[in-house]
Amino acid sequence: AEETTPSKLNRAGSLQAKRKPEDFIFGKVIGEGSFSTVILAKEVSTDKQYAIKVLDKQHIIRENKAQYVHREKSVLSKLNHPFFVKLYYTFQDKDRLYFVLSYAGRGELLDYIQKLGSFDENCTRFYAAEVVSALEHLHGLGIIHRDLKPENILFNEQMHIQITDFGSSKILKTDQLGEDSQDGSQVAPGQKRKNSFVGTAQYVSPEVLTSKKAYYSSDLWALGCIIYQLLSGLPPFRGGHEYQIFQKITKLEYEFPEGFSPTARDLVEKLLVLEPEGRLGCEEMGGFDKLKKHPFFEGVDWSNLSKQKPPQLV
Ligand SMILES: NC(=O)c1nn(CC2CCNCC2)c2c1CCc1cnc(N=C3C=CCC=C3)nc1-2
Repeated sequence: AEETTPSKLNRAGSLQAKRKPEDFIFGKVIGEGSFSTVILAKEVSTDKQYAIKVLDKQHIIRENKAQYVHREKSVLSKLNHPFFVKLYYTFQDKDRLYFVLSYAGRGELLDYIQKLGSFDENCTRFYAAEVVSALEHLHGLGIIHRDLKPENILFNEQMHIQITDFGSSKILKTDQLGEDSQDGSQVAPGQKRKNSFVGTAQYVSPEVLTSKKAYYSSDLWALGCIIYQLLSGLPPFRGGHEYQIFQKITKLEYEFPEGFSPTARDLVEKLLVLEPEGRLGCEEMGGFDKLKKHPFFEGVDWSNLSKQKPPQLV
C-alpha cells in the first residue's frame, strides 16, 4: 500500500500533514550554533520562506545536549507572540531534527546599530518598548531568555522585532504546579536554581557570574545594556578579554557618554542594579507596569505596538 504521510493535530486542532525535508528547497546558511545550523529555505507548495534549524542527532547525543533541544522546542511551542520567531513545524529524518521557524528577513538589531552608529531617542524608545513588551510576555510564561543581546533581536519585513535563539533559555515554571519540565525536579514558581549556562559576556548579569542563578531580572539587566547600547552605539561593559568585562560588571564599572539624555540615564541606572530584586521591572520593584510607566517610555501606546508603523531608523 502506498505510504501515507503521518499527520498530527496543529495548534488550531486541525489535522496537519507532517512535513519532510523534500517539502523544502534549502538555500543559504544564516546561522551556525554549536550543534545546529540555521538554513534559509522555501516551502515548495507555498513558496513561503522559513528559517529551518537543523540539528544533528548523533552530535546532540554525543555532546549530551538532548535536554537543551527539548527545552528549546518546549519554549518555542509555548511562544505565540508577534515579537518572537514562531515554530511552525518540526520533523526528523534518520540523522537530523528540523525546526521550521519564521524567517526574520531584515536581519539583526546589531547590524543596524553598527550601520547607524546609534539610534535616536525616538527609535530607541520604540524598540526598547517592543523588547519590554516581549519580556513581559516571556516572563509571564515562566521563561527566562538568558542570552538577550542585539544579535538575537531580529527584524521581520515590517521592521518589528523577532527575538530568537532559545537554546539557552530556562523555564522557571510550567503550567503545572511549579514543576520544572526539564528534569522533573520541583521548582517553586520564581525560585532560582543552580545553572551551568552563562550568557554573552557584555550582557551577562552579575548574579549569573557570581552565583550561576538565573532570575527573570537577568533579562532586565540585558535590557539595560541594550538601551545603553542603542543610544551610545556600544555596550556599557567592554574590555579586551571576558574576565575584564566580568570584573567591570560585578563592580558596576561603567559611565555614560556626554549627551546621554537624563531620562534615559535614569532608566538605565534603574536596570543596571547589582541586586536582581532591585531592578525596575522585577516583581519586587512593581513588575512590568512600573517599568512601562518610566518617563523614558512617555507617549508609548503599549496596547498595540506590533500593529504600529515603526519609526524610520535614522
Ligand atoms: N539559533 C537560532 O535559533 C537562530 N539563529 N538564527 C540566525 C542567527 C544569526 C546570528 N544572530 C542570531 C540569529 C535564526 C534563528 C531562529 C530563526 C531565525 C529567523 N530568521 C533569521 N534571520 C536572519 C536574517 C539575516 C541574518 C541573520 C538571521 N535568523 C534566524
